[in-house]
Parts: sequence; structure tokens; C-alpha cells
Amino acid sequence: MQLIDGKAISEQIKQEIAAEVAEIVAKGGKRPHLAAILVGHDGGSETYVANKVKACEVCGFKSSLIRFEADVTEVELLNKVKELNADEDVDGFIVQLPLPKHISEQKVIETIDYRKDVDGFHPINVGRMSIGLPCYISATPNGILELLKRYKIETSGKKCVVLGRSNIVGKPMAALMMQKAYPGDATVTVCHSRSKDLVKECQEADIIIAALGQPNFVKAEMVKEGAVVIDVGTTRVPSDKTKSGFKLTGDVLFEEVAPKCSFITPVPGGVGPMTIVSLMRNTLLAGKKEIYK
Ligand SMILES: Nc1nc(=O)c2c([nH]1)NC[C@@H]1CN(c3ccc(C(=O)N[C@@H](CCC(=O)O)C(=O)O)cc3)C=[N+]21
Ligand SMILES: [Mg+2]
Repeated sequence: MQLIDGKAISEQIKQEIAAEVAEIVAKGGKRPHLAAILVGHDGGSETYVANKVKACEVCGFKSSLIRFEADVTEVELLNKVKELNADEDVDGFIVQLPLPKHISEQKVIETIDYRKDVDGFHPINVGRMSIGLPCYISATPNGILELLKRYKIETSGKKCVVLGRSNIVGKPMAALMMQKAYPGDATVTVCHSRSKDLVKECQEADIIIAALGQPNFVKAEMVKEGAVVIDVGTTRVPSDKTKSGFKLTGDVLFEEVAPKCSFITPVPGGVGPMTIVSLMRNTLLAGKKEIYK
């Protein structure tokens, strides 16, 4: 069994990005600038956004954090999005999800200029991704592709089961794993809460990508000997054993599943850090205007 070290790879990629930024700046080019909008004080969102700001520092990016209280109106938030769309200094920006119930996430995403949508959530980027055109690919699926690549994991002709059908992970992940490329060329099955034979599908899978948000959902009996297991889950489960009072828990019952795997990602230290690094890479592309002018 080989542990996929997302943390180590993410550190390596950040150094690669930092070197490229240093070169750009030395030649008189512009330092990439990522802005993030954070609404409310959700613990998970606070941590993820703080990690993004830290990663910007390591990569040599400029970063701006814009905060709103949870009772911000949709109009106020949309106005800030429009302001960032028009701000020539900002190369890319994200609005951290989830948003409070009174705000339409879809409306916010569609208001972001797709040329600055470094999350890759705008329908133009999603559409371009699904037909293989240059675009911003959403960070978590892209981070997973990078892990498969760096560990030289074979995907062509493999049976890949994606658990979960969210717009930000499950759907794009399935589209990417079936594309004519490496990583890709897999036979993809998507399972979700209404699937009838989820256990059987998993048992037949060469690659399982678990993105349901249900802690410890994937058990040993669901996994074939020698399978590759990618765990996207990051649920904060209460725990009295940690200082923070919670334990970050994946969708895979790691202790039980790991011995059966050829490769597995841990939580934390697997997909999460790669998600952040993918966002950094998209921001670098935005700064260089490589995808859209
Ligand atoms: N607009 C938007 N873009 C996102 O990309 C986005 C989002 N909203 N909302 C929530 C999800 C989740 N997500 C994670 C980012 C980093 C870690 C991460 O850094 N995880 C660390 C540990 C973090 C910790 O200590 O809690 C790890 O797994 O090792 C996890 C999850 C981005 N998302
Ligand atoms: Mg789901």
C-alpha cells in the first residue's frame, strides 16, 4: 500500500509556482493577485480561506480577503463581485461556499466574470471543461488529477467509481476521468444517494473517488484488493481527543480500507492541500492571461 502524500506534493508545486512568479516579477511583470470573499464565520470556511491566503504568500502572490457578515444582502454581495470583475489589479477571485441560505449561490457564480473565475465554477468554464477546451478547471478535481499524474497511476480503461454528484467535485471529476487524456480514459460510474447498487459498483472499481461528505462511508468490504482510493471528504466530526474539539474526517474508513489499497489518500494531508494548490495554479494562469485575454 502506498500513501499518496498530497501535503508534500502541494509544497513542491507551491515552490515551482513561487519560482515562476519570481521570474515574472524579475522581468518587470505583474505579481498575480487573488481575492477571496468570505461571508460569515463558518469554522471550515475560515480555515480554508486562511490556508488560501497562506498559500498566496508562499507562491509570491498578492492576496486580498474581503469579509461580509452572514446577514449581507444578495445585492451587496453581487455589487462586490461586480467591483472585483472591474478591478484591473485583481487577476482572479473566489467566493467561498457555502453561502447563507438567503443568497443564491448560482446567481453569485454566474455574476463572476468567467475570465476571473479561478474556482472554475462558472457555467462557461464548466462547459469548456466538459468538451476539453482551455478553461479554469475546478480546484478539487484538478488536484486529484495532479496526484494521479505525479504517482503515475494508470487510469486508461480502468473502472472508476465517483461517489457524489456535486457541481464542484462529483460532476467535474466524472467528466475529467472519462476524457480522452491522461489521467482519464476511464470507464466512469457515478453513484449517489439514490443509487441502488452502490456497494457492488464500488467492489468492482479499480479507482474509487469518494466525495459524498459522509464521514467513514467507504468500508473495507466495499473495496477491491489493489484498488486506488481517493478521499475527498473533509467533515469536522466532534472529538474530545483534539485541542480544536473536532477531528477532520474523510469519507473513507481509512484504518480498515488502507491495507487493501494499492494507493490511498489520507485526510488530512491528501486532497485538501492539492485543492489549494490548484487554485494557486489557476491564479497564476489568470495573471499570465494564458487562458483568456
Ligand atoms: N468557492 C469555493 N472554492 C473551494 O475550493 C471550496 C469552497 N468554496 N468551499 C469548500 C470547499 C472545500 N475546500 C477545501 C479546501 C482546502 C482544504 C484543506 O486545506 N484541507 C486540509 C486540512 C484543513 C484543516 O486543517 O481543516 C487537509 O485536508 O489536509 C479542504 C477543503 C475548498 N472548497
Ligand atoms: Mg452528494
